[in-house]
Amino acid sequence: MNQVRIGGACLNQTPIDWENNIRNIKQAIDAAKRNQVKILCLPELCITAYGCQDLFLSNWVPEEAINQLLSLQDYCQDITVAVGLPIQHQHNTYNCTCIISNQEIKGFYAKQSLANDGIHYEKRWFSSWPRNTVDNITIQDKNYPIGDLTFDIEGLLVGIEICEDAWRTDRPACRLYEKGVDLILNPSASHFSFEKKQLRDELVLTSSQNFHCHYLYVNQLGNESGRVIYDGDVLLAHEGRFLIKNRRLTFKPFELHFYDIHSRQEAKIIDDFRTSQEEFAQAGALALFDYMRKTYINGYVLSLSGGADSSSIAVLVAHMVRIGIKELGIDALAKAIHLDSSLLLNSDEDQAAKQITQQILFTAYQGTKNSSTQTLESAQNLAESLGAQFRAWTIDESVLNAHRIAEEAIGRKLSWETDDIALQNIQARTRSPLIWMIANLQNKILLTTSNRSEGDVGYTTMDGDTSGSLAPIAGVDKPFVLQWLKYAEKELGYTGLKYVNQLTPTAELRPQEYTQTDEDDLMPYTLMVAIERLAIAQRQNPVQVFLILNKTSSIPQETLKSYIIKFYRLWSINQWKRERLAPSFHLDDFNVDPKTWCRFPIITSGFKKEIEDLRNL
Ligand SMILES: Nc1ncnc2c1ncn2[C@@H]1O[C@H](COP(=O)(O)OP(=O)(O)OC[C@H]2O[C@@H]([n+]3cccc(C(=O)O)c3)[C@H](O)[C@@H]2O)[C@@H](O)[C@H]1O
Ligand SMILES: Nc1ncnc2c1ncn2[C@@H]1O[C@H](COP(=O)(O)OP(=O)(O)OP(=O)(O)O)[C@@H](O)[C@H]1O
Ligand SMILES: NC(=O)CC[C@H](N)C(=O)O
Repeated sequence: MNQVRIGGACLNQTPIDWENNIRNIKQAIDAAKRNQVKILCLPELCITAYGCQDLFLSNWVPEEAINQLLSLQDYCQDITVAVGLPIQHQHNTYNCTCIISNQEIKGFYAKQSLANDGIHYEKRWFSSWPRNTVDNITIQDKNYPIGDLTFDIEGLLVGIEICEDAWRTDRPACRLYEKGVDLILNPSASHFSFEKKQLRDELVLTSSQNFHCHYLYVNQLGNESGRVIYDGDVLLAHEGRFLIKNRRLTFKPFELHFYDIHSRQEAKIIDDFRTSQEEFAQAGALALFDYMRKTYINGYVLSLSGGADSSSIAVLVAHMVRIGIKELGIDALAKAIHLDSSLLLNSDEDQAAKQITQQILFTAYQGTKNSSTQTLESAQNLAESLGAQFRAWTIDESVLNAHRIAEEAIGRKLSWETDDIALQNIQARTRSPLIWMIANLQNKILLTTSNRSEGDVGYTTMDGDTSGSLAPIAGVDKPFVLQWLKYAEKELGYTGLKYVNQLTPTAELRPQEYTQTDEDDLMPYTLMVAIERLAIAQRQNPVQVFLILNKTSSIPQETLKSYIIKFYRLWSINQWKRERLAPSFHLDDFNVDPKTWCRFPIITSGFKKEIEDLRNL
């Protein structure tokens, strides 16, 4: 068997950023050529980026993608490159991988199974290619084969599956195996979610074993277009054994890995993130890094309460800087996020991290007479330990002014007994214009601290603490945030979290004599997470949720019922809020964001019959 050096490069692409995308592709090809790689696989739809959404419905995007493809042709001297782009053919658009071999286009493999579950909506944009079918396509007066193709490259018979193709039981690899392929390439755009890498690893290993071939899997990388993060896996396996396995979620714009197949070369395995907590730190930081550099903003602004949610976000931003320095170096990080690195004093990595954090993260504690000194100290200590800018002011005067005007308008006095929620909300809303103003003044993005549990039940003031244009933790539930903060203090060394980790989650919106806690207002968080998983992720109705939880829960039946009813009631009346939350990252295997994973009507019966059924059980 031929010894051939094959490689894969993950790429951090951006929708229709042709300059960036082609630069990354060319740099990956250059690196591959420098290392005598003979076959290079690049991720799915890497010319346009995967997440172009309805731009794929236009004519001009596929047309421009062809122009860009042709500009790459001459670049592929002495190398074969698999490069992804949309192709229009006979009034349909296909998700294709083009094989360019030594400056010649050999043909286009077209995806057969489209990803249409969870956060994927490929059927809106693409047609699936019928299996065992090949056609001809004319591009600038030249004919090329398109469809269910295999390719002879470097003495190897090479087949392709594009991402979702491989996640089905009846998959192209079954037929490629019958054809006796030596190598299957899988260009992918497989989104990040916690511990999903195990599925991918398993897929690649079993594919190489079941189809007796070398299986090369190459994923897209980074926060490509705002919400979805790609892991950037490069995986090569043979006969159920990894030959290449990289560390995912790099901050680099591309990363090449290669291996000489049919050689006795040692496998190239790099240690990767193991737990969801490790993954959250890296994926969250990378998502914020890409968001910042791709939107050209000056950084982030955060209303820092010293509580769990806002503190976790402050740490993520600081962590972004710390990892950025580790992976790219001080100068390259500063350049990537458009900072003038000459402003950084000669300093070691820790000091540089603080100086950069100081430039890009502005935090403010906005106290009221209901705030405690513990939260103020917690916020201040954390901000200082991270190097972030920190200011503290009070908003009581503005809140009182609002009270006075409202009392006059409705012709009566306000009181906590009669006006509890309105009096809470005005505090959260009074913080919003001030912190937005800082964001405007500094051209920074206001981060909103909504988490998924709040999103479930609308436990948040719209246009108050929901204010902001990016919600970094809205994809995770509150217990996860609380656990992660402990991990970040102990394992990542963010010792400034000591105070945060001692506090009980509270909105601090009622006068202190009312002692408010989130769990008293709602229900125990762990129970809420269990109900959420069954009701939303597993789509069970109230009775079904009760029957499952009642088997293991020690909560009295009537109390359990009342919590389940509360959850469904709050879930249904708060869809409008979820529709209005800032964009967030997809992190867990499901989310409650109506734009990606979870579509739900704004007006419903509110589960009237289903709740009645539970009451009568
Ligand atoms: N279906 C629908 N479609 C469109 N709009 C709808 C609507 N239903 C109500 N509304 C509107 O929504 C308003 C109610 O929403 P909103 O004003 O946000 O307020 P609301 O949801 O009534 O109350 C906010 C809740 O969040 C809690 N909170 C607030 C702030 C911070 C924290 C914390 O944990 O730190 C907790 C607070 O304790 C309270 O339980 C109504 O006055 C009405 O105008
Ligand atoms: N005193 C405050 N100063 C600045 N921002 C505040 C203050 N109180 C609340 N906020 C803002 O409102 C958001 C919502 O409060 P919430 O209580 O849900 O979160 P948290 O305080 O970060 O965490 P926890 O719920 O664990 O206390 C905060 O994350 C913060 O952005
Ligand atoms: N791009 C795709 O086809 C992605 C689908 C696949 N199920 C994944 O999430 O990895």
